[in-house]
Amino acid sequence: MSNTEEQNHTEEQNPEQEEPQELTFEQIGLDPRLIHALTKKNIQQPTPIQQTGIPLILEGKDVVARAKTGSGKTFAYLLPLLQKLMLLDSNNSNVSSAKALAPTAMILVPSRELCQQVYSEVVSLIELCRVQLKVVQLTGEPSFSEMASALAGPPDVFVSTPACVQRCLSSGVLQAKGIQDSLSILVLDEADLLFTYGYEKNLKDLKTHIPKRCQCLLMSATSSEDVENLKKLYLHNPYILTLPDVGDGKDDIVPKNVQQFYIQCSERDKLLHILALLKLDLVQKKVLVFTNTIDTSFRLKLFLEQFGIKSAVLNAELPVNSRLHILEGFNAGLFDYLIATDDSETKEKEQTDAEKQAETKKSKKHKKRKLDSEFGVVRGIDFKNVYTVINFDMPLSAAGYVHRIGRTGRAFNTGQSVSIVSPDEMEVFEEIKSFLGEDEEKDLTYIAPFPLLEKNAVEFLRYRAEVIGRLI
Ligand SMILES: Nc1ncnc2c1ncn2[C@@H]1O[C@H](COP(=O)(O)OP(=O)(O)OP(=O)(O)O)[C@@H](O)[C@H]1O
Repeated sequence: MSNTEEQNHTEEQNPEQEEPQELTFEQIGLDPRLIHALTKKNIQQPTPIQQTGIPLILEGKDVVARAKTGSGKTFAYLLPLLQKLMLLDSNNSNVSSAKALAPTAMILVPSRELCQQVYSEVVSLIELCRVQLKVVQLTGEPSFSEMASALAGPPDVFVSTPACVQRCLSSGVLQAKGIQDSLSILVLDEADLLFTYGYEKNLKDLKTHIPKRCQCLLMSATSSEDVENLKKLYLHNPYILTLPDVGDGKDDIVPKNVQQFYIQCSERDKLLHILALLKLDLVQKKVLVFTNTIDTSFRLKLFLEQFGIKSAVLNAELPVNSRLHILEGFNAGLFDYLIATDDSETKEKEQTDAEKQAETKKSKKHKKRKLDSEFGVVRGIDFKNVYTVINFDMPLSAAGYVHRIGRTGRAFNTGQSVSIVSPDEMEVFEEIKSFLGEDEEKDLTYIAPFPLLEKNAVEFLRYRAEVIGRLI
């Protein structure tokens, strides 16, 4: 995959320009075992990105898939990847003595949560297909023996982060020659985030070991300079799949099946409004609430508890096992309200020198919190059956908004979002509205959450919310 070669055969495919196709998984050439597994998961019909992407990947093409949040990009690469491995496995069963030294397929993601999510999907598909494929995930800073045991075998599918793969390489557990000999498919998932998470050097180094014949797939909801750079670095004359609603100038557009609402209020009334929304069941469960800081998330959790509303928090400060446990519990429906701190944008935002200095001063004053750089709750995480997303704090950009509300209305489901906007957040809100464009702005509806409540009741609630808000 030479990055110096001209991309003169690059093919742009925009299914919007073609006749709408309603293909089945059979028609796009999926193995009956995988179709059976999907049926068990109650998945009958491929999404547009799957209809176009799967056949190309099965043919062995390098593909860049750019499709909106929740459009099914994970299965778009996982299904053909597993099908190819299943074929390889049956063809190579008699040559396994010349066992390769590295995984056959590698899926690189930016965060631990995504790693766990992709790993679980692969394991579940393999189990349902009843095929003998070994899949392993590895993130963080594993010890030598953890790396050695993970890569022993070696696995057919290795799900990891770029930093962790580099650690395996520099420790000698994973050898460059092994990758040269064995790696057939490389997936860069959530590609727009890989550089943001600080993996640029890892990815540049890793590229030198990737064999020319390796098929590379790049998945992203957003287009950016980073995605372009990664494409040039890894892919060879790729097919570029751009799904409807991902316009040229605009990175993401909200899925049509998400109804968007907003409330305008003072900062101090935010607690009151979220209380009304949740306590009066004005929004359908499950509910995912976004805050911009960890402190706000804990304050909000304590506040809601005072009114009998149980919730959990999810943030970069929690140990990785707790985070995964919380995600699993929420996805399994053990609780209905999750308050997630979205710091993806602060990560993305370049810090000025002044900001860096201020932060150093601040961290000297306060005990420094240990945050996990491999944490990420907004991009790519598939929160199951979330109906409502609430922006308790507004995101810092329009793209952040789209990624947040993309946690609902996934695949063929519907959902809604409620943004609670204070006067200080009006500027970003206006930016979001103009980003959405005239058509979508019309879909953004103002709601007054108390139309049915008597004025006295609102005043009473406001009073209680304020008192409790001050106490916590
Ligand atoms: N063909 C399908 N039919 C129904 N549900 C599907 C289908 N394909 C995927 N899904 C489900 O849709 C949800 C979203 O899929 P996925 O996480 O792959 O989206 P995505 O495009 O990667 O989103 P993001 O950009 O937010 O990462 C998942 O719960 C997945 O199981």
